Amino acid sequence: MKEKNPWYTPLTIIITVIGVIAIVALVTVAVLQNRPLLQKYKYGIVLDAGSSHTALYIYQWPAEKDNNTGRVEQKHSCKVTGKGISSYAAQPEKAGMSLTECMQEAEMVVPAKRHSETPLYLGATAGMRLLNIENRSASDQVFQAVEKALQSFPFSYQGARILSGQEEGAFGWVTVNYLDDRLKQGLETTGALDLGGASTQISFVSHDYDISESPSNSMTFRLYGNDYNLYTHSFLCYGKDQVLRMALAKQTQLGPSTILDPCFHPGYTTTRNYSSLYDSPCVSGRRPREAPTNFSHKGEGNFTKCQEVVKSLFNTTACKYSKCSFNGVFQPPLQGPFGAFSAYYYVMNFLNLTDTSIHLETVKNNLASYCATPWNQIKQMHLSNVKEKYLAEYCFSGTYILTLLTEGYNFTKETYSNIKFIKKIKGSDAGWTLGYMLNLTNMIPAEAPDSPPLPHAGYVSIVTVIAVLLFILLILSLRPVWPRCSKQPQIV
Ligand SMILES: Nc1ncnc2c1ncn2[C@@H]1O[C@H](COP(=O)(O)OP(=O)(O)OP(=O)(O)O)[C@@H](O)[C@H]1O
Repeated sequence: MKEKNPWYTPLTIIITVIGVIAIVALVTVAVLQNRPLLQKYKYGIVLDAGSSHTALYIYQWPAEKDNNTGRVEQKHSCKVTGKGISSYAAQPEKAGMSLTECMQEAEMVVPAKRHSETPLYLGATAGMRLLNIENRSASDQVFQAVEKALQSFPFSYQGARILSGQEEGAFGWVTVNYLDDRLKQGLETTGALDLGGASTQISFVSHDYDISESPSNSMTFRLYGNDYNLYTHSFLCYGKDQVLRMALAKQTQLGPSTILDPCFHPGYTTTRNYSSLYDSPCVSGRRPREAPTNFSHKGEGNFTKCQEVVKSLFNTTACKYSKCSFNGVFQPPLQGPFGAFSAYYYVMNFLNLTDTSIHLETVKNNLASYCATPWNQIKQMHLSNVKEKYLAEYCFSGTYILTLLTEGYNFTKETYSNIKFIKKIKGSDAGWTLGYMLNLTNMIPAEAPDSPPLPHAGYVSIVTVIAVLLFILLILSLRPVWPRCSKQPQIV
């Protein structure tokens, strides 16, 4: 004789099956509905037409999230061969042609079906600022050639223009803080230090900054619901190439035929041409009246003397404000951490001096012994993997960087460690281009976007738990119809 299981009644079996199907259906719908879609991207292209070279950056972001919530990241970069577009003043059409290779690369990287909707921008910085000062019509012609070349590609061309120094500084700051997620989260921001070939920028938020003291250094933003009052300044001619010209001009103002330069290694010697040295608005006014065609440039390798030469390029006496950096430029007290990029990084990385926790005096001593190293030895060690021009200039550039930071911007041995030398943040280059594109595409909203209260996984778990609970409740509510278990075994 078998005992009949009271649960094996048609009603409970039907309820169980329906309940299980309902739970599976509910969870499946929740998972499918909230499953991240197969990623589709949108793209934006920015050309950074710098004084020393042009670089192309391609950015991408999830297509369904261009409404301010998706993360924009750098997908690709391309370094244009040759010099910056301002060097083509005498043959402007070549400025346009120089961009062809990188633009063709962009055509391959951005999927064809996205070409026509991909915005393409070109921003020119200090090299074109200088050309514009020196020769307006040449600068216009370079832009015409560049525009013509860019319009021939299938992207949505949005124009080419010269960025002001203030914009360059501010967009660099936006890039750094966007990539670090500081803007969205409303965290304390990082200041931006950018060293280019022809200009240098400093940008930071200082709570002690009274805008009325120097309104031209202020930029205000409302980003993700937070207000920022940014201090920013760009020093034209204080990029590392132009400042080297100024240092050489200082040492050749009497028109000698030989100079012994403390900023170059002992044993270094080259012949330089007076006309090409003084061919820049940064130094043209100081050209010696009587000078030979060339001069012999010899290295001495003396850091202390080099620092004196560099210091002489900063005027730190005249200041009509409560506080100045140099050349009579207002600067509020430094505040917070700083990210130093472009040539700051290239130079300090080569010199192995990116660790700012090392005492500033030790950093200077290390640089001093590098500068004193004979040129032959330096070439033997590095010439196989570093351009000779860069190699010859690292002693000068390192000295300039330390002098600019300490004597120019007033970093002290205590605050020096607030600086971090950076190249990339989360895979994207630090520089003004990303901030520029985010601004022009309105990708950073003034107010914080609404975000779903729960992440996807949390949402699915809650739905599952609730479904199971409901099912148990349903079973319990059917208690009256549950088959009773009698103590007497049923006889089948
Ligand atoms: N590996 C390197 N080592 C040393 N110097 C470098 C290296 N790569 C680039 N540079 C130099 O660093 C400087 C800054 O380069 P960057 O491309 O940031 O400036 P840029 O955009 O041309 O200048 P600007 O912003 O003033 O117009 C330039 O003088 C460039 O020649």
